[in-house]
Amino acid sequence: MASSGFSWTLPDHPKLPKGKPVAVVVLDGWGEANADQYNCIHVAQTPVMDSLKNGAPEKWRLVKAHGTAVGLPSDDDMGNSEVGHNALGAGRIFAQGAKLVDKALASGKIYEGDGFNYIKESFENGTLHLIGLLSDGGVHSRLDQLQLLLKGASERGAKRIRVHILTDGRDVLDGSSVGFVETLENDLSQLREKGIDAQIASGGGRMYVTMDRYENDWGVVKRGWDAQVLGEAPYKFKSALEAVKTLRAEPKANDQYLPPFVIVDDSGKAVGPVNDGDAVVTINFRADRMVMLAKALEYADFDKFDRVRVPKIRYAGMLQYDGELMLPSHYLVSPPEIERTSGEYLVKNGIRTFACSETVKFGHVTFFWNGNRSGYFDETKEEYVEVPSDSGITFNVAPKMKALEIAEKARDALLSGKFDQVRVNLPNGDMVGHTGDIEATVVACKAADEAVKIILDAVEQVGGIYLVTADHGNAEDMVKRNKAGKPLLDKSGGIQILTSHTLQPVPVAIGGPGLHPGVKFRTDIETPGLANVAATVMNLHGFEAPADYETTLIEVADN
Ligand SMILES: O=C(O)[C@H](O)COP(=O)(O)O
Ligand SMILES: [Mn+2]
Ligand SMILES: [Mn+2]
Repeated sequence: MASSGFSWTLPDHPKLPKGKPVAVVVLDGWGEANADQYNCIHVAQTPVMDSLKNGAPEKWRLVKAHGTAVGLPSDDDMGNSEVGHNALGAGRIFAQGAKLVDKALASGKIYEGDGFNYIKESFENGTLHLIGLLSDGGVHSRLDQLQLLLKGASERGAKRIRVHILTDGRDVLDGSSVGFVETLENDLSQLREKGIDAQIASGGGRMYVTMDRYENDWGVVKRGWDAQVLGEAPYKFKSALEAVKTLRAEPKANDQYLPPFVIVDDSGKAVGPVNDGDAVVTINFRADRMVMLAKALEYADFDKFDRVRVPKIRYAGMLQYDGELMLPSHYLVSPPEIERTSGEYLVKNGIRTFACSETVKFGHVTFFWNGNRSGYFDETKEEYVEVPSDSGITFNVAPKMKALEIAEKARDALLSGKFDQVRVNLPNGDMVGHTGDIEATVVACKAADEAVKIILDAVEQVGGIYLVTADHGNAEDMVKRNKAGKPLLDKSGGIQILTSHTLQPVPVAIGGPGLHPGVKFRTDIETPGLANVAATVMNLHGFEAPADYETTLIEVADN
């Protein structure tokens, strides 16, 4: 912040001491919901989380983790890791990518910016390729935004358009890919009626093609590159609808894991490889699962896989995905400017920080927590540790994931005396919840609870403080419900499994021997959300939060 008189120095909290180690535990995908058989947290044995809830009513509460409370367009939007960790770390609510893209499309400003003008240069002689997640999940992308962009780009001179789809089934129901492809095909045929050569060119399931994250498995991105850029894939079809329907019929195939395919013409030639002179837009607004492809598309020096052919293209992201790396350098909509995060303040006020998760959530407690910024603020005071995730598996086959290892790293960091804040993300409830496997999700929740125990025991040993929370719901509700809350059945009478996040609130629990005995949750904040946690954590470290942060959740009684 450039305004005069600005200082990074945080005022001392009038009542709370400094010097107590604080453990901040984020249970990914751990919401609060009615107790029934589809609530895996309820079904699982979770004695530690239960004791936090039932043991100290003034030190356990719920906060909002979805919708406008985390900067999403409406309260119908479920929470997600990006917006959840942004809010937890930044202590304020920023209009998020989904909302910023909506606004830029509605006002038409998206077409006036540098990013669009840059790709537009290719419209005369080249093809416009749009690559991204095809669903209305609103977590990484949204179908209606793609539809508007298709319309807007074609009205502004794009003559040849190729869409490279990634089917979802993770932020939306499995099987919904068919309907989304039909909708898109319909839009593209309307464009064709107007003389625009517009087609779907390739596709694949998001978890198997393109949308890996935090460099867990570059093979995923390579499969996408081969189909999208080179026009090569193991499956070839005349239409995307046929592709999705046929590939879904394979045993065990689902939307998340469809194999890569390309669409071919009558002579068997791929209809949409990327060539010199083309423009490419990655239509996802969320960063984590687009950064790897962005690197492959943008970097001249790239050694993560053999790209075989590197076309000279104009590439823009829907947003800039990494502000520190300035990646990509061209983008259609400016990302939220999340500055002065709690992590940066605390490090600048001497708080030595340790952050840890396994690969699939590592960037959540670092990159997202720090306002979509990679790297350290001060490497002399911070240590970020990544426990390697399993790769190439769906997490229902190993639902304990690396919870134990993460907890042990956190324990060791606390016991070492080298850190003032030890922050972790425990991925189990979320990553296994997304598989839709209820039994495995129960095992996952138990494992996460056991990990919390290890960390809280260490907090006990060092006389510290803990704050346990979550970024959004997932494992607490595994079934699609009607408005009355009753499970919805499919045509064959089975329940419709919910693989996505939920709209549920999440718990915040505080405690530990280092917690001042007078600390309790305030009852005067009307609808607190995840953004209230940052000020709370700053207080637990003995500081007042900056004035523009969402207010703290705690007060300190004098006795
Ligand atoms: O990317 C994913 O895995 C899902 O779309 C969202 O899950 P997350 O927000 O918990 O990462
Ligand atoms: Mn999450
Ligand atoms: Mn998730």
